[in-house]
Amino acid sequence: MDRALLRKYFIMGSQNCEREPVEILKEAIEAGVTIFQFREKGSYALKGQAKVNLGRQLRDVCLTYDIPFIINDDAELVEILGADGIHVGQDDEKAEALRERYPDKIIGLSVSNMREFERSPIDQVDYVGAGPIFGTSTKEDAKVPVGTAWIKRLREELPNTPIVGIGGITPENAQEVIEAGADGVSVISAITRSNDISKTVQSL
Ligand SMILES: Cc1ncc(COP(=O)(O)OP(=O)(O)O)c(N)n1
Ligand SMILES: Cc1nc(C(=O)O)sc1CCOP(=O)(O)O
Ligand SMILES: [Mg+2]
Repeated sequence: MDRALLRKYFIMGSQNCEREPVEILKEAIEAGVTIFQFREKGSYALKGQAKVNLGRQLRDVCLTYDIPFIINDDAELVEILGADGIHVGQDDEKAEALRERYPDKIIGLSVSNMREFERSPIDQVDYVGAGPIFGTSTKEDAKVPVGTAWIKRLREELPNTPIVGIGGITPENAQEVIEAGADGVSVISAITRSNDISKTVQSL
């Protein structure tokens, strides 16, 4: 994939939003977000048809603005919405199976430490998500923060693979993540909780 697409990676679901998700996504894209992941997950997430309906609205926004629309975890929803790709973690559907099913879609895989790295089919995925870099309360089952040292290490191991940092990233610390070797930063709360999305995205 074009690694420039990872530069400002926005992730969100209705559980992260205090106002209309469609409006938040539009503002974020207009301010410069380069790729979007629909992550409807956790105790307050929508389920069933309500999840599909929101996903369809968010997909249409991405189509209008011509940025990739990625689904978190849910391969069935990728089919239903005709998404551009899927992001999975170590305990989700296997990347090899997804690659067989979707030869041309974007596939992202989370890799948080050397043990996970050693068992990951990096050659089957388009990019790696590395985190949590900093402390985060957004993900209910987040691991212990790994710091930017993990980005440096991954970059040494994978000089040519697109890498995006995730977890506790803000306009204040994003540069550190890029300087460590990431191609981009993924954020949820920095944008969904911002009082000025345009300024936040531009600062990122
Ligand atoms: C870009 C990006 N990186 C990492 C993750 C985390 O994926 P995972 O470990 O599967 O955790 P959940 O997001 O499914 O809770 C991600 N979603 N996106
Ligand atoms: C979805 C997710 N995955 C993580 C990982 O470490 O793999 S951390 C995380 C939450 C990121 O939210 P925020 O930008 O609000 O910290
Ligand atoms: Mg997952």
